[in-house]
Amino acid sequence: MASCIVRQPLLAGCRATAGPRSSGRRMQPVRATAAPQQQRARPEYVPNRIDDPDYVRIFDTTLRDGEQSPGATLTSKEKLEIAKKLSQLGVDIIEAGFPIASPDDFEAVRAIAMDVGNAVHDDGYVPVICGLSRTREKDLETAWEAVRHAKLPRVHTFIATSEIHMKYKLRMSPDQVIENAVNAVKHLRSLGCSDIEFSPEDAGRSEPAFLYEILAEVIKAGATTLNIPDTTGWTLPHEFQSLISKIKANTPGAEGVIISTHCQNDLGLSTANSLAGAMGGARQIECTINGIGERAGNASLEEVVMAIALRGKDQMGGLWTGARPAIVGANAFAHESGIHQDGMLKNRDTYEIMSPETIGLQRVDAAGIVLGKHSGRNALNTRLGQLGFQLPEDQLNDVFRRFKNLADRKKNISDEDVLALVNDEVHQPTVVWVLEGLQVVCGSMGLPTATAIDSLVRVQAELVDYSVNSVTEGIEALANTRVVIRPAGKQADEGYVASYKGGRTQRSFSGSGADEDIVVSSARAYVSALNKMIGFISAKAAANGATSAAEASQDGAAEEAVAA
Ligand SMILES: CC(=O)SCCNC(=O)CCNC(=O)[C@H](O)C(C)(C)COP(=O)(O)OP(=O)(O)OC[C@H]1O[C@@H](n2cnc3c(N)ncnc32)[C@H](O)[C@@H]1OP(=O)(O)O
Ligand SMILES: CC(C)C(=O)C(=O)O
Ligand SMILES: [Mg+2]
Repeated sequence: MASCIVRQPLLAGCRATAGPRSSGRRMQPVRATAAPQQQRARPEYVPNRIDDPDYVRIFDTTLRDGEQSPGATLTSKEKLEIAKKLSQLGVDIIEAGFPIASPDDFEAVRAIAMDVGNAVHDDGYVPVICGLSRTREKDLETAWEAVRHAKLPRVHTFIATSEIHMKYKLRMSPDQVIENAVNAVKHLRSLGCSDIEFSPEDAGRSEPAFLYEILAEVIKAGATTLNIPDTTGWTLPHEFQSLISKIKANTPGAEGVIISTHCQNDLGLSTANSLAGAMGGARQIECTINGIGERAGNASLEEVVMAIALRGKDQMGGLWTGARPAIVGANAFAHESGIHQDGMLKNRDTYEIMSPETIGLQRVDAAGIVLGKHSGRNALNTRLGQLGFQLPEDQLNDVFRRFKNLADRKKNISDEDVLALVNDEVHQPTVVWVLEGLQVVCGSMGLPTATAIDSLVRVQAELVDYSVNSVTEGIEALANTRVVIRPAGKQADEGYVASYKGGRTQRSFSGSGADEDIVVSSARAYVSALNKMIGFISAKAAANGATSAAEASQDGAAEEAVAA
């Protein structure tokens, strides 16, 4: 993706008036006819103030909202690389992730804060590094811990303010929502965070009077940026512009903070709405590279920046940019983020302003849930229920922890993965077989390793998934292999569960192994998965009074050994 970033290092925030077009460091002509550049220095960074009234901060959320687009999961290493490119581009703020979401996301934000957040450019510019957080204390503390080593750390906290979100998703009264928001901002202040962004989620569908009230309270508590999200992409440009100007006019204290926009693209209006917001007085725009983001995406950084740079003096009305695959795009009705999935499960109107059925589409899973790195317990538990499992809370928490670890490494979590996770939890491995050593002779003749193991342990398994990750770097890198298998041959009928997609899904079992040698790590992973499968089949056989698979497997091997 980094190669998609515009090659010219072209921006450093933008100015909303034309004339000396755009601002800041290393601005290049963007088209052949461009007027000669007159460089204007980037204003000094002060969280709640911009000394140049024309300057619009660019807040890039490719690594947070962008990553929420289904299948877009990035590893911490990839995030760090992209953050370096964003810093080269000169974006003012990098929202690096949602640190409570997973151990790897915490690590990504921390690494970006320590590296990119301390790499000061020759002209003194260094990007602000931001982490997202719910209003819960543990989230806030985790986010602060992740960003605090940056030169300019920021925490972005949010809570929903629309009636539908408060009633169905949060199950909180408006007063409780205000209390949560204020406490969150105060808590961040008490931790030492002085650059605090607050978002009233779903502001586009919230009562304006309630917005003025909650925003005034968070300003008093110490918020420095107020971001106004059009979370479901509902508003039209003139409505969004009017909302921003009314917030500026009616919120006590608004003159002392920065107002920001965050526009989703469900109706293809995210860029137009962001520009309208800037015309209404917003001085920060949240956007992503190529407009990637939750469902149909966000405002595209390239479009926003170039529109402001080229058309800043004009009225900008009628700039309707619909490049994102809104409505018909594959992700338009898919939800990968835990908080969205939780909302969808409680009430579908929380995150969808139209249903796929409206345009003649049908989806298998009523709530459009795609499991991945950003999913939460409620979504996982629902999928487990669809697959026929009801786990007690402690087991669910354990499966969830291992699910997050797996999702940090794997983009799409399939039903087989979920089944393997739950089977690993419910059917603790019996140590039937241990891999003591392995000798591999390469060539086109002879038995491959897995087949050799199968014939030794006398059970048949079918490989469902196989993945290898390099855990460390260099020629002595440790390979971490993960396999998922399911019973085959005589045992193929074992362990079917009803599937919510209709038909049946067979149970699967996972195993992992690490070694410097990829073949050895694969064999270890395979044996570990086999042990779980044999353990499960044995438990079933014991319940039916038959010879356990473990005994059968070991008897088989004994015969094999004698024969040998
Ligand atoms: C509009 C946006 O883009 S918001 C950002 C969305 N992004 C994500 O959700 C990606 C990362 N999310 C995750 O990894 C997980 O959802 C986590 C770790 C944050 C939370 O996981 P879990 O604790 O298992 O909760 P789950 O996701 O199932 O449900 C969300 C819970 O948070 C609550 N919640 C949602 N928003 C907020 C908020 N701003 N402040 C406090 N609580 C909130 C919901 O009401 C729900 O509570 P409940 O479980 O008591 O009903
Ligand atoms: C967290 C908030 C800003 C968000 O992404 C949204 O409301 O779309
Ligand atoms: Mg968003």
